[in-house]
Amino acid sequence: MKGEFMEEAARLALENVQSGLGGPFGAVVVKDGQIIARGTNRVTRTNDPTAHAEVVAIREACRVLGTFDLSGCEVYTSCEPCPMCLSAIYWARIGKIYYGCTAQDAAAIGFADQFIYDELARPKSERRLPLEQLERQLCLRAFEAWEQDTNKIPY
Ligand SMILES: Nc1nc2[nH]cnc2c(=O)[nH]1
Repeated sequence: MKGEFMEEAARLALENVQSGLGGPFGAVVVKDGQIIARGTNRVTRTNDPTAHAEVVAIREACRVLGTFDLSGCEVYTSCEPCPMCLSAIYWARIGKIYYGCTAQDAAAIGFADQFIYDELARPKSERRLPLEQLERQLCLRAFEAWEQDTNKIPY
């Protein structure tokens, strides 16, 4: 089973390159031993830098199941998730990740996956991307409103 799910992720990745639709990445979301969603990288095709294979598969799984909570699901991805996809997987509450290539393999063909992991491991002040805090009190108003909202849907 596991091997077959990874074979499908790898097949999607290769097909995506051969069809010229995007980067060499494919992913599937599995629930109860069945593939419920597939994703391939669509960054260049859709002008969406967040359209990584894993994010595309998560969006599709959420659409199919009608929920933002993918507890009980697993993801099989042809390459170790980048930090954005890893975060999306955490946010979706997916329980396990199976991956094929590593972030270093992706770096070797020009993708920034490992660079971003390295950035995040540095103190904020030493990162390539500057972060500057502004207007905390002003922005906290929305958080206070959220805390008091009795109709909110927590996630
Ligand atoms: N895992 C993964 N890494 C990437 N790096 C650039 N695009 C992707 C993608 O779609 N998936």
